[in-house]
Amino acid sequence: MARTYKYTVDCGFTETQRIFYEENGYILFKKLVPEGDIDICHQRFLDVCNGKVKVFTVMRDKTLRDKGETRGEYLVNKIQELLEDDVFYDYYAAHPRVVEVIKNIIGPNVTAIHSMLINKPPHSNTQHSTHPIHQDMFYFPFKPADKIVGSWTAMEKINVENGGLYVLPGTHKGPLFPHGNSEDCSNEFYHGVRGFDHLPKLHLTMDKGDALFFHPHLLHGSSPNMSKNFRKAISVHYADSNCTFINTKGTVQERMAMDFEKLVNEKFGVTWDYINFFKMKSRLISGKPGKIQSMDSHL
Ligand SMILES: O=C(O)CCC(=O)C(=O)O
Ligand SMILES: [Fe+2]
Repeated sequence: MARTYKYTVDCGFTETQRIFYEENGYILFKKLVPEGDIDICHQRFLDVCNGKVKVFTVMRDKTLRDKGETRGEYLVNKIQELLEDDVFYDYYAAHPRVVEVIKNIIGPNVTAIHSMLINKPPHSNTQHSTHPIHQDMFYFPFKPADKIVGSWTAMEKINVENGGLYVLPGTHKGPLFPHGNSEDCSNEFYHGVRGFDHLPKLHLTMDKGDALFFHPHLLHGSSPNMSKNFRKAISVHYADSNCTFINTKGTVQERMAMDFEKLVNEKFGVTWDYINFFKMKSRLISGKPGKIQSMDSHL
């Protein structure tokens, strides 16, 4: 009987690669992004840390700040909304080698919907640099999940000691679970699931330029940085441009969407709809624009 594929399209993957992603919910490519391109992104990150370049979201590790740390790269633990920045766009989000893999998973019409660079400075507080087990889909108000994929690329050597990523293979086949704040993690913006600690974690060891691609239902997280070095990774999530927005009301995502809107209101004094926030920050990468671009596509 012919095999049916649910999570990939018939494009450039070999059958072995396709089956691997279908069964495990992730695929890792060694040395996908050339080191020189990673170096350009690293320099851009330093420029953001030093205030030379602006991106919309810059988060600092408050536990390091409380210890008196003031140096940018030693303090900034995450920057987001990188897609408006031409350097991050050209050298990572729209990188032909990254986009080629994305198209093999979700097809030719690709919109980048979320972007971040996560830095774990040395001497980070264990609880603050842990990312609890979660599913990225929790944050995304679109469907279908099978037409969304995350990319996560190591900007330096990454392993379990310095805060590397782990995955729970095959869990992408499950539903989206409720998430909440986690005891393992003191970062209020990171949500996690409970009840999966008994499942085996696969800790990934990655070199600079190695890229992981994963389904948004795949359970994953990252360990604390216990090393004396930095741990940096750049990540962009992509959706088929014909994904549609969902109404989060009554779903496990409702609370998170409401918390976001409350936070933005408190911090910036503006009223923002969670879905409009995604529309504002997404950017077409390849192929035709679709429903995700249209202002009246939701609800
Ligand atoms: O970089 C990390 O520590 C976690 C990143 C993550 O969960 C993601 O990119 O979805
Ligand atoms: Fe994640």
